[in-house]
Amino acid sequence: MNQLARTLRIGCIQLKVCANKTENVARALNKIREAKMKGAEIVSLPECFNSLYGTSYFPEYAEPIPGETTNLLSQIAKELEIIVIGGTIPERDGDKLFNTATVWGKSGELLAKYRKMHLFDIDIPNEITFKESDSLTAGNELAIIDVKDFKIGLGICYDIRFEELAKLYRKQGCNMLVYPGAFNMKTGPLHWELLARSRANDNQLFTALISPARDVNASYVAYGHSCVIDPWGKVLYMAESDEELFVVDLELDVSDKVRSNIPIFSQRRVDVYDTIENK
Ligand SMILES: O=C(O)CCC(=O)C(=O)O
Repeated sequence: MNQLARTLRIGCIQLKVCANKTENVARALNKIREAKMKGAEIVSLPECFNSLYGTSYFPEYAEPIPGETTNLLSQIAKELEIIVIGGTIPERDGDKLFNTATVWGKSGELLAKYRKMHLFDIDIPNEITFKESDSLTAGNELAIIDVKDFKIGLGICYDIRFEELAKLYRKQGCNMLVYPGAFNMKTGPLHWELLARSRANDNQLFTALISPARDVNASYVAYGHSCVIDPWGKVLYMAESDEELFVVDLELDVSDKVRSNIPIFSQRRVDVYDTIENK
């Protein structure tokens, strides 16, 4: 067994995002450089890292993939020989818009593209109403990348609420999930850590959630608290709300251990679940 392939240093960039796309992208590239200097082998940006977050902004900021933003992600991945999970950007494809994550390999090649599958449509009267489906179309495909011995599945923000998606990734052999996300000041304190730890614990894999930094003057105020959780559900690192770049070392032995110590996957009573569900 190649022990080195079973460890991975991930860099998480809780990026400050403003209205200026060029500035956002330049800032992100600088932070990717810093992550490389800290020894990160893979790095992730947050959801909507090049644009303001809001349904009215998506058409204004949207661009095709490949396009101006993702070309720069591809270039920096190649230059630094680092894997870049390009957070998400509003993507334009024909007359449709998507909330899309891309992953760039060490030769600048596109390793994966994931379009948010569950659109963020919620209505908590007098607190927060958001309807991504006003301007976005949902994706229908999984996206998995192989990095050393890590098999990483991608989701985006609201997707983390759907255990079915995480379980599908686990069934495909994933031992890590990465969700660029931007929870808000209502649901963030309530559910962000809970969901991150739940997905990790349910599926006995690492989860990483990467948020933009909090900007209290923005129309949508992100919660921050980017984090990495281990397969026991333990928080390895959780940021506060300001801009921050952090790296975390992951060891696959941890996921093997929890999977063998608490073997819930071989103990699932699908025979019973299926019988009851199909009654
Ligand atoms: O699920 C939530 O509470 C927040 C989701 C969200 O902000 C998003 O999907 O962008």
